[in-house]
Parts: sequence; C-alpha cells; structure tokens
Amino acid sequence: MNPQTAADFIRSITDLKPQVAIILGSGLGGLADKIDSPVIIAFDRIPGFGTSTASGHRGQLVFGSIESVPVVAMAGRFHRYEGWSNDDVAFPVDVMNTVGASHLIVSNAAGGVSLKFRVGDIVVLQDHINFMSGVFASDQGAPEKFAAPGCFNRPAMTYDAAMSQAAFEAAIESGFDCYPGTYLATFGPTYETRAEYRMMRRIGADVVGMSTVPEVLAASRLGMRILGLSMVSNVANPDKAVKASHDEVLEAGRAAEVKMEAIVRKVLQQISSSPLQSPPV
Ligand SMILES: O=P(O)(O)O[C@H]1O[C@H](CO)[C@@H](O)[C@H]1O
Ligand SMILES: Nc1nc2[nH]cnc2c(=O)[nH]1
Repeated sequence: MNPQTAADFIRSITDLKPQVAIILGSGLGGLADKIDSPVIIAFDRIPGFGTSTASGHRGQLVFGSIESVPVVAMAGRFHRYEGWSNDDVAFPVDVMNTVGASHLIVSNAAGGVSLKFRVGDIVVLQDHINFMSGVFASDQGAPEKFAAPGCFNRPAMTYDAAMSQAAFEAAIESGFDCYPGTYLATFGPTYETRAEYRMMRRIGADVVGMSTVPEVLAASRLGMRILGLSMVSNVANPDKAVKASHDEVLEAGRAAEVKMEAIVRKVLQQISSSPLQSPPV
C-alpha cells in the first residue's frame, strides 16, 4: 500500500498538518486524551492500516495540538507478534510523515534489564539492539530484495540529542528518575527467562521490549528526528523467577503517564519556541 493513499484518506477528514508524530506504547494511550481539538480516526478505516489487537492499544490516530504544536498521536501500535510484517508495523510512520510529521516521539513499555531501574522509571533511548529480525529485511519481500543496492548498509538510525536533552530537563523539573539507555527489541510475545535477561544485560541492553525498532528504522530512513522513550513496566530479577504479566505492564504504564506527558510537553515547548537544534554527531 502506498502511504500517499492513506494520507489522501486522512486529508479527506482533517487538513491538520502535524509537525510531530507520537506513538503511545502499552498503557500509555491516555496521553491521546490530552490532545487539544482532537480529530480521531480509527486505524481500521485507514487504507493500509491493520487492526490493533494487543490489549491496551486503542487503535486510533488522533490529530490535534499539544502546547500549540500540531501533532498526530498513534494510540496503539502494531507488533510483529500479532502477525504483522516489519513493513506493516512501520507503515503508520510513513503515513504520519507523508501528512507532515518531521519529528517522531516513540514510546513503549519495556522490561528493565539494568539492575538500577525501578518500575515507573523512564529511559531515554540512545541506541538499540535489533533482535527482532534482519535490520533491512522485509519478511514478506521477494528474495531479490535482500540483495538490493544498499541492503548491507549500517542503518543511519540515530536518536536525536536535543530532543533527548529536553526529556532529561523535563525529568529534572518534574522530579522523577530518567536515564539514558539502550533498547533491545525481541519478536515476542514471550517475556524473558532469567538467563535471557542476564545475557541481554551482558551485551549492553538496558531495557527490553517487542516494538519500536521497526518504527525507528522507518523514521530514520525518512530523515525524521527521533526521541525514543521506554517506561520500565517490570524489572528483571536475576535471583528469583518473577513472572511478568501484561496486566502489570499496562498498570505501570497508566501510573507513569504523567511522566511521559511532562516529557512530551517539554519537547513540544522547545520545538515551538525554537526548532530543536542537535549538536553534530
Ligand atoms: O512496546 P509496547 O507496545 O509498549 O508493548 C510492550 O508491552 C507488551 C508486553 O507486555 C509488548 O507488546 C511490549 O512490546
Ligand atoms: N520482551 C519484553 N517485552 C516487554 N514489554 C514489557 N516488559 C517486557 C519484558 O520484560 N520483556
């Protein structure tokens, strides 16, 4: 599906041109209720979008503004473990970019792999490890896609330094714990064994989840500026088997929503007062 077809459908409903796209992870969808003058479009009405099946994901695009910045929020997302391909999961990013978004704030609920994290902590992503699938591979693509020019490139993915800085400032101002970190993406839907959590810690992961990376790679390919935020929904305990549950993940998300909101507002204030400048990397 061509993203322009979906964009044309959206344009028939709203002509708002969002500057910032926001993806709301598990339990974090309530931020969509903070959008001024919302125009809500269900995913299943949009050509090329699937239906969101994971619980805690509303399945709506919400257009409007926050801090006077035009935004579009995805309340819910698609995950590989629901049966979607990388291309399906990333398609909404393409569409939100086509209707105008030049910035992406992508959030998720994630397991805390680093031993310093507590439930509810926020991690500002600096990098990621892709254990989900081949970085450029489209699992539905024809075999020749794998030999396409450029397929051996290192992804140009990079998380935006100035947007990260604004997130840390929001945490200091509002008085909550917020750390830099690396996100590891698994295919899911199972959580990890203790041995897997130990392995992930040893290879440099701070948080682990089942989303975000396909969306970030798409946004990077489109030249969008990216802020990645994880909310620690459960912590990996190396000493005893602690069962993680999706209900616990959703509950932690709702409890941390106020922190996510503080960060989003701060980033948007900075974007509206002066377009965020990133130092060269
Ligand atoms: O990444 P989000 O969508 O926040 O959801 C996270 O929470 C779910 C597991 O409880 C998985 O889908 C994981 O990726
Ligand atoms: N893979 C994975 N995803 C999560 N999403 C929320 N918590 C977790 C977790 O512990 N592991």
